[in-house]
Amino acid sequence: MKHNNNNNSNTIIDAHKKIKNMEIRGAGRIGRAVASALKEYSLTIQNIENNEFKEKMIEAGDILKSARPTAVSLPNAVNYVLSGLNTNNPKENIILNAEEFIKSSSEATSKIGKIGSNRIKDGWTILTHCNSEAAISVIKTAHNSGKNIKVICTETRPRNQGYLTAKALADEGIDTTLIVDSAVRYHIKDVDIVVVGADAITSNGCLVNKIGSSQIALMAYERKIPFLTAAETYKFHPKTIIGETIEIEERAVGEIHEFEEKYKDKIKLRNPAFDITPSQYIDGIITEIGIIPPQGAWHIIEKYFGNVFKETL
Ligand SMILES: O=C(COP(=O)(O)O)[C@H](O)[C@H](O)COP(=O)(O)O
Repeated sequence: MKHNNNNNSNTIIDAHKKIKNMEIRGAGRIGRAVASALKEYSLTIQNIENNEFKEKMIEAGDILKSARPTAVSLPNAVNYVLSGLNTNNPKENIILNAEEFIKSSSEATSKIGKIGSNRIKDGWTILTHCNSEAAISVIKTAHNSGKNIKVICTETRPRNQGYLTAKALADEGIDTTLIVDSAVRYHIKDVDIVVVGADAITSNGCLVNKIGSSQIALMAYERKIPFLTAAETYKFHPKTIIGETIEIEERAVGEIHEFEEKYKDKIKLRNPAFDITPSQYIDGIITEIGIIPPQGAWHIIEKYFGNVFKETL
């Protein structure tokens, strides 16, 4: 499918491209985008046997999964939708699963908002990093419930997603300050709680999120400020329970800096997009089913992704 121009496959190629170039970004949005692309693609496939339909859908799922390596919402959404292939009405069930995923993902974000906002007290200053729908939901819900809050957003170099967060919060009338990433320790004395999103949670309760999250967690730990991550249950990484590790995406170095010709071969650049925050620095994972301690991650994976054991052991 990768190399042909078949109209039917355009939906998948297009979604893959938009995720890869970050036109669609953020773990939740990526999950919903792939669910929607698979639904749309399945509708374009007509008059073929179930076996062939299955093959095409698996191929589409594999292409989507290859768009970005770190956010587990991507393979989790693909696998959830494609579980409809193992039924007597694969197309019908693919469509139902895709719609169900999209609806439950949106509902989870607002439930996380309600639950997480209970942790925020009137008068508090919240620090957030990058641009997370789930973390923003917590902040907006606290604000909408009448709490007088302030938010500090990190710029989140190199792609400046923090600016998106700052604009979204300022549009709500929230007192918002944007700072450069290296100013977190300078400002941490004013912060009461840190809330960030998640690209993946491992079975031992570590957080994989935007590069810089782990530095912030360390600073929060040093100041005894709670550090929470907002993560829908589909952000838990099922295969970490059987020992798989998570690939940290390295993006194009041109995102960081373009050197003059003279230095191109003299200065190396690295651009890892995510980092890992060890569980000991995390005070809680705000999910749609409640705030769990990082030690509870195993149970979430076992509850929601138990089939991983059956398939692999
Ligand atoms: O790290 C990022 C986005 O990284 P990128 O911009 O590289 O995709 C976000 O914190 C998580 O994806 C959670 O976001 P959400 O809560 O919206 O799922």
